Amino acid sequence: MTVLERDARPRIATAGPEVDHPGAHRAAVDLLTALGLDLSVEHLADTPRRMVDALVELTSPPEFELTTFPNDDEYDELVLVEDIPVRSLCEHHMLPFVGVAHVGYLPGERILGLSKFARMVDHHSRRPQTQERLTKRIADHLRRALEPRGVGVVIDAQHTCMSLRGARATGSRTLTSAMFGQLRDDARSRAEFLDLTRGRR
Ligand SMILES: Nc1nc2c(ncn2[C@@H]2O[C@H](COP(=O)(O)OP(=O)(O)OP(=O)(O)O)[C@@H](O)[C@H]2O)c(=O)[nH]1
Ligand SMILES: [Zn+2]
Repeated sequence: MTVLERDARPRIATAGPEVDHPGAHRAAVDLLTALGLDLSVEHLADTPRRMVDALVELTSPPEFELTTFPNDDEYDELVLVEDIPVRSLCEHHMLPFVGVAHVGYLPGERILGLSKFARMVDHHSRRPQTQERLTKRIADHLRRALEPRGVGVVIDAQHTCMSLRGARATGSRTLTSAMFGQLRDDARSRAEFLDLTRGRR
């Protein structure tokens, strides 16, 4: 699937899943049956389809247009969008991890439509992955699309693979960050970004 971008900026292609629906449905029937579920019970009869639909929904990045505008006012301070919902899937267990992303940048020649931060997070969230990779992907996308002076992304999430099962570390959160440009290299900008995002935790 492709993220559309205006201004003849490079189009960023991201692989959407090629889903074999009949194959996925057969596999879901086999898995649930092997786990001992009786799919002839009315409540469960349609469960394989629901299971496949849910997984496809969680792994289908929605397309969006990444609208940018000229930075006419030469705004040169931090723009930070906080508490953007993150709903993704851990690729090790195929269980959800959920939380929030804080995404900021120091504008250069272009600024980004504010809703596009949330669309970008949703787009990149919808695939099985690690939290580290998701964090980097969002930061990389912003860097390539906007060519800003700096980018910072913090994700604060809970992994159900370590809270509901396994270590059963209920309430434990994982924080990841990715920074580029002045938000990585300039101590004052970096401290401001981290102070502001820390205020949300
Ligand atoms: N670095 C990283 N690890 C993750 C992420 N999501 C899940 N994991 C980890 O992936 C690891 C997989 O380890 P395994 O030992 O193969 O899996 P497991 O036997 O189910 O391990 P437990 O979860 O400890 O029961 C676990 O430690 C998970 O916590 C993520 O986003 N980033
Ligand atoms: Zn996991």
